[in-house]
Amino acid sequence: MLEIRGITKKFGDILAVDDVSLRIEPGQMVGIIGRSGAGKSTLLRLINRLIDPSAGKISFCGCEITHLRGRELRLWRASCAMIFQQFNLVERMDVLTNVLIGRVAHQGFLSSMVLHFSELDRARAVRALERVDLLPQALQRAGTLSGGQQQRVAIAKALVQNPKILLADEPIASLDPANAARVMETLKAINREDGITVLVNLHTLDTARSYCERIVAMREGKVHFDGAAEELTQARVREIYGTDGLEAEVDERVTSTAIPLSRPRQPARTEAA
Ligand SMILES: Nc1ncnc2c1ncn2[C@@H]1O[C@H](COP(=O)(O)OP(=O)(O)OP(=O)(O)O)[C@@H](O)[C@H]1O
Repeated sequence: MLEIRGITKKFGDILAVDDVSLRIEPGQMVGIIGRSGAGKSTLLRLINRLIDPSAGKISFCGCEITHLRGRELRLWRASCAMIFQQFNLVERMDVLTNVLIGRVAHQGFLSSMVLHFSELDRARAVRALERVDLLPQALQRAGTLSGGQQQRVAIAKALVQNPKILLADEPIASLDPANAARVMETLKAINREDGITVLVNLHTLDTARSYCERIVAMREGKVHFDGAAEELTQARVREIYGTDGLEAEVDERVTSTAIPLSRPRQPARTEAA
């Protein structure tokens, strides 16, 4: 189980995540929603330890991860693989090599420097590409694929890390509806079939409702709602997204298909404070 206790992150004066506590059971698919700037992305980056908390603790299966360093930290990051809106692939490299890069955390320093991978790693990468229906594209340059295909390559790259948790930071924000649905179905299949816990930041509420059994809504850095999708009434939605002139819009958006409630993201940021 992933347990987050009183986690807080400040960037200078900005309180991005404010005393958040959550328990995520193994195998859950959790949609994280909220307005732009609510702290969704910061929360995922804290879990993955791309950034360090200002206060609070995170543990996984009883192991405290907030103080991990060196190889242990690399292995933790591999076991909670992260995918981003902008795919984070090396576009000039072929698809198979991009997927193999997911194995780097498990390798020795020298092998990873020269991108030397074992037969076993290659077999893993091939299986992961089969899983996301992209084996025929294995030798194609990643940059020549569609956005949806690139995101599925990123999912395959995450899978070869052998993750226990998959963190997806607005994975469909830059995709058209058909590609977005394919990516969400792929995440759902991995969650159901492999039992991998999935935490996904989404900027459309109905996507969260369709694919996630549990929804965590953030507002101003805090958890404002945590429950089953069916419990998320329109009144709660209005609270989550605020009522500053958005009521009519929100009512309409709750029943619509793909209208963003927070802005599409820029590429992953690095720590600034
Ligand atoms: N590296 C950083 N340096 C300074 N401030 C940051 C940094 N990362 C996030 N913030 C701030 O922290 C707050 C929460 O940002 P975060 O990206 O987590 O929100 P979000 O809910 O993911 O928003 P969006 O849906 O727009 O991506 C915002 O006010 C943001 O400007």
